[in-house]
Amino acid sequence: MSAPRNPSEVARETLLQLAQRRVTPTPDNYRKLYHEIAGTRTDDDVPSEGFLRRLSRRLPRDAAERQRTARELDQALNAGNLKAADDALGRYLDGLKAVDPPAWNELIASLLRSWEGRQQGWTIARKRESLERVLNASEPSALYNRLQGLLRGWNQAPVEAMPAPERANSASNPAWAETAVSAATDTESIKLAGFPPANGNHELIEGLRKLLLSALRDVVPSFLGGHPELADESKRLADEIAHTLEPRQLERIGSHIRRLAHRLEMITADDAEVRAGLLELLRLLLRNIDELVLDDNWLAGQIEMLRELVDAPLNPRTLDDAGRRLKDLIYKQSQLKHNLVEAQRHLRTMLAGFVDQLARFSETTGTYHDRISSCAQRISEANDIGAIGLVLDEVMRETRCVQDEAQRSRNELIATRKQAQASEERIAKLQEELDEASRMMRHDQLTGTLNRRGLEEMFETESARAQRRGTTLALALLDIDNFKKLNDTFGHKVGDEALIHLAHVVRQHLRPQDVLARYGGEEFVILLPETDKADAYTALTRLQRELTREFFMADNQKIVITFSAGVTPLGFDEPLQSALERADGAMYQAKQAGRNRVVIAELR
Ligand SMILES: Nc1nc2c(ncn2[C@@H]2O[C@H](COP(=O)(O)OP(=O)(O)OP(=O)(O)O)[C@@H](O)[C@H]2O)c(=O)[nH]1
Repeated sequence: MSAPRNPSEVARETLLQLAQRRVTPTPDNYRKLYHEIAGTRTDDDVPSEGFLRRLSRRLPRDAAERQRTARELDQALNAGNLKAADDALGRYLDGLKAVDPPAWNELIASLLRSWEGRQQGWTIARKRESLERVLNASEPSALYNRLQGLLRGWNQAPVEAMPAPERANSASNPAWAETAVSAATDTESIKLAGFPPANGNHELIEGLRKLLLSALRDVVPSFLGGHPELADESKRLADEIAHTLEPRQLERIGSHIRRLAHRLEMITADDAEVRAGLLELLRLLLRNIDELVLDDNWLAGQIEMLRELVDAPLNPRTLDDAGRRLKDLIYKQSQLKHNLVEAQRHLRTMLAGFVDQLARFSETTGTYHDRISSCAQRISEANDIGAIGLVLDEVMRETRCVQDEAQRSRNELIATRKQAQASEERIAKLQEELDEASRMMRHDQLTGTLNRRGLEEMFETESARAQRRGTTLALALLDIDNFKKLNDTFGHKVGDEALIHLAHVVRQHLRPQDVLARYGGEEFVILLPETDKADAYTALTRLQRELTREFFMADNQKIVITFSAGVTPLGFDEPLQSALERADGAMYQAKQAGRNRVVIAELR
């Protein structure tokens, strides 16, 4: 009998063979036999889609590599390619394997070699200073990498010129420069300025010349924003090479380029050092502030966030974020300081008033005391009851006076205490309002996503970044379907919870760099950096699927929230409002087409 071809034939044959071979018909035996008959391998088996999806949702995406492989897994799942998804999962898991322990022996040997070597700009004292800094400042876990960085810094500096006899044996010139010089002597007969070469390498040399030209004219100056004189020098060299390049000029140009390269290396090393120094200063500052504001949760939280940011590898996006957070922090501190000074001034004034009152009171009681003593004297000397009566009247008057004064002081004391309490409450309330205000500045209170203002800020940043880098940026506008009905059926509070649920699910399934904002009511906007319209469409449909999976509970009922969305790519320098209008039009089409769908709005 010929081998079964289609799956149902294979299945039938498998059942037959199970019976004929008298094998117990367990699922495992069935699968093995099925593969044997079909000629496939059992390791072609891949986990089920549901399993892979559940796993994918739980995979941490806390590092770039993990994010990338997890995204590949999602993409393969979305494309229905389970084998590719399984492979992506394999790659993700491979990435978790423990890395080799650092090779300390090699590192120490290289450090010793470089310590004894002679690099321009690196005296022994400077080496010692930088080594001490690394040793003092580094966490044990980061020490290996930082020492490697230090070593790179030393070795990137050109080797220091040695006395003539030594130079003969050394490889002090960069290899490319040596080659250039020897090429000049070897090709003395080649006329680069327009004459055909004798050995036919003309095209190659011409190509290299153009590359060198563009490196000196365009690439090098673009890195030298802060050093215009060096950028000019690089362009001058490019001009020289552009006009004529004769073999006998090569040596001079070669040494010119070597000098420029050396200065560039110095600048790069200095920049790296300045960057590391600044980061270290920032860490120190954060540690200090942290200790000073132990009692202030809000500040401590911000500082913790900042510290995490500066400890992770820096990139423009994380720096932006750090900058914004620091601005919030400074704003809050300045506000608090101002209010605190105000409150202290107020308390001081009250205290001064109270002290005055006390002084007046003690003056009154002092006078009272004198008068009563004099009355007692007069009573003891009095001969008749009439005279005593007069003195007693005076005693009564004086006592009433003191009583009145005491009452007044007591009232003032009570009023002062009340005022002090009111000030204290005002300070506490102000602090609360400040916390809230700084949170509210950019966030929506209900869902915790960005609000319109936050969106506008992020849009400015992302759109500028996309233009600078020439990358794509997509925008999506999504609107919950039949939200009014949900509100009417379950009440406004449940409607609010549904908004929170949606924001939570969407946030969980977006990439960290994507921006989610509540645009108003039941409308949300998503900015997707480095994403074209097709990928934005895929991302939005994936969110729709996740929402149907992670349903929302209202009154013990499972409610599936759906949304309609419009996605659109951003045009060059396009304002937010115009992209929003386009996305809104597409979202309206999605509603018209029956809801729970995504429509792409092309760039006009
Ligand atoms: N619970 C709650 N409801 C809100 C909020 N903001 C807006 N809404 C309600 O959202 C509903 C939006 O209704 P519509 O604009 O008619 O839209 P819809 O019912 O979702 O219908 P389609 O958009 O056509 O699917 C209104 O009833 C608003 O009162 C909010 O913050 N909380």
